[in-house]
Amino acid sequence: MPEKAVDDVMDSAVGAHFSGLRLEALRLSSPSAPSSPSSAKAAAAAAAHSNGAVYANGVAADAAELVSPSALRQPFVIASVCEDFSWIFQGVSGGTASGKTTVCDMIIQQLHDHRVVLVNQDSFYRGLTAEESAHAQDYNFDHPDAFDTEQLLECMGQLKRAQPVNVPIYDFKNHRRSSESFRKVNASDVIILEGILVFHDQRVRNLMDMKIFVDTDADIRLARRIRRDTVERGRDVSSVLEQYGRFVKPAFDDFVLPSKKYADVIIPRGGDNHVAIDLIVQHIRTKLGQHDLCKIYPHVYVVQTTFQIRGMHTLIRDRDITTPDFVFYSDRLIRLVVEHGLGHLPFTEKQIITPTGSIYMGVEFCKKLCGVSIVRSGESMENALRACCKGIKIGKILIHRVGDNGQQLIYHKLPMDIAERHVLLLDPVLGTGNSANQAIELLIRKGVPEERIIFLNLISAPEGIQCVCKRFPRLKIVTSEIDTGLSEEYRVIPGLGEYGDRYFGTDN
Ligand SMILES: Nc1ncnc2c1ncn2[C@@H]1O[C@H](COP(=O)(O)OP(=O)(O)O)[C@@H](O)[C@H]1O
Ligand SMILES: Nc1ccn([C@@H]2O[C@H](COP(=O)(O)O)[C@@H](O)[C@H]2O)c(=O)n1
Ligand SMILES: [Mg+2]
Repeated sequence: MPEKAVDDVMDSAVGAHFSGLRLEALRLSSPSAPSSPSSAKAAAAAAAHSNGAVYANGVAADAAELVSPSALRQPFVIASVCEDFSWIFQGVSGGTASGKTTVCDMIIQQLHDHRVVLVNQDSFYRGLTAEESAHAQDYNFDHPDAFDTEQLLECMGQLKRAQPVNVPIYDFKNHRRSSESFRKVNASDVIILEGILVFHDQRVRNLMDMKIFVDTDADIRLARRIRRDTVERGRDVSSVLEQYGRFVKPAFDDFVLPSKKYADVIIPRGGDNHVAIDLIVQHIRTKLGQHDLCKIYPHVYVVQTTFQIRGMHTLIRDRDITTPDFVFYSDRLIRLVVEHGLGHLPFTEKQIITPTGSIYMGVEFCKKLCGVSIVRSGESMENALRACCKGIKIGKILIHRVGDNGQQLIYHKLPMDIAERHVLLLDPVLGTGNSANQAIELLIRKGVPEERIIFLNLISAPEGIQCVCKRFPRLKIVTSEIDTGLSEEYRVIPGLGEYGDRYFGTDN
C-alpha cells in the first residue's frame, strides 16, 4: 500500500464504509463511533449492559470476565452431528489485534488435547482479482462482504458431519488465497472459530455453543496492529494507519462492537488475562469429559487404567518389541480385559459353609457361557478366556476383509445351543467396527440376544465404538484403551499395527 501522511490518515477514522473496492471513501461522521480509547471502553461497557450482561465481580470494564444471562439460561449444547459425531463449537471474536488468535492459541496449548481444532475466519477472505489488488488500499477488508461466509458455513457444516475439510490458505501480503494448497482440518470434538466478524452472521452464530469476545483497549490494538502488519503482513506504518482510519475503525464500530452483545464471556486484556483463559480451558475440559464416549454409550467399559496397564500398552505398541514380549504383555492385558468382561455377566446368589462352619453369602458364576473369536487375531484371546472359565466352549467366525468397507463372512463354527448362552466375542482391535458388526449380526441371527453379547478387545477406535454402539446399543464393549481415531487407510492411530501378525510372529 502506498504511503500517506499520518495526519491525513487519522482524519478518516470516522466515516461510512463499504465492502469491496471503494475508489472514493465517503466521509460521513458516525455518531456512535467512539473517538478516544476511553470512550471506546465506555461504548464497550454500554454495549455489554444493553445486552443485560453482568460483570462477574460487579466492577466495570476491567472485570475478569463477563457472563451474560443467555449463557446462564441455556445449557451447554453438545450437539449430535451427522449420525455419530458430537462436538463443541466455540466462537472467538473481537477487534483487530485484540488478541483473538493469541487467546485461541493459548487455549489450545493449555488444553493439550488432540480433540480441538482452530479455524480462522481470515482463511475465508475472498481473494482479490489482479485489478482489485492494484487498488488494495481502497478495499474494505473489514466489511462482512469481504468474507465468503457461504463457504465458511459449508466448511463448518462438513466438520459437523464429521467430514474433514480443506480450509483455504490466505496470504495477507498479496490478498489472495493459495491456489495450490489448503489446510486440512479434521472433524474434532471441539471446533474453535475465530475472527473479527464471527458473531456477525446469525447462521454462523447459531452454530456456536460458546461465544467469547476478546476486549482489548483500542490504542493497544492499534499499536499491535501497526507492529504486526509491518512485521508480518508486508505493510508500512502509513498504509496501516490509513486503512485503520478509513475502514478498520468504522467497521469495528458498525459491525464488531455491536456483535459483542452476543458473547457469553468477555475477556478483557486478551492473552494477558490468564484467569479468564484458565476458566475457559477448565470449562472446555469439563465439556470434553461429558463428551467422553463412555458417557454417550453407557455400555462401553474401559478397564480402569493404572501405570501397569499404561506400561504394558507402551510395550505392545512399541514397533521394536520382540514377538515373545509382545505375546507376554498382550496376554497380561487380555487377561485383565477378560476378567473385567466376566464381571459384567449375571450371577445368582449362593450360600456356602466355610471350614469354620460359618455361612458365607456368595454368588455363583453364570454357567451358560461361550467365547467366540474373530479369526485370526481373536484367537490370541482364547487362552486367557480358557484360563478364567474352565472348559468354556469357543466358537469361531472368519470374516474376510475386502478393501476397507466390504466385509465378507467366510466361515463360522458356533456351539449348537449358542442362543441360550452369554457370548464373549473376542477381537483385540476394534477399528472401523465393520468386522465386529458382521460377527454380531451373525450371533443375533443365531438367536443370541444383543444384550447377552460382551465384546472384548484391547484397543478401540472411537469410530469403531460409535459404529458398533449405534447399531447394537444394548451390547457391551470392554476395552483397555480408546485410541485417537482411524487414519485415512482405516488403521487405528496410534494403534499397534497388525495384531495377528505380531502375536503369531508372521510380521516379517
Ligand atoms: N497480550 C499480548 N501482549 C503483547 N502482544 C500481544 C498480546 N496479544 C497479542 N499480541 C500481539 O499482537 C498482535 C495481534 O495479536 P493477534 O492474536 O494476532 O490478534 P487478532 O487475532 O485479534 O488480530 C500479534 O502480533 C500478537 O503477537
Ligand atoms: N488482505 C487483507 C485481509 C485482511 N486485512 C485485515 O485483517 C484484519 C483481520 O485480521 P485480525 O487477525 O486482525 O483479526 C482486518 O481488520 C482487516 O483489515 C488486511 O489488512 N488485509
Ligand atoms: Mg488473528
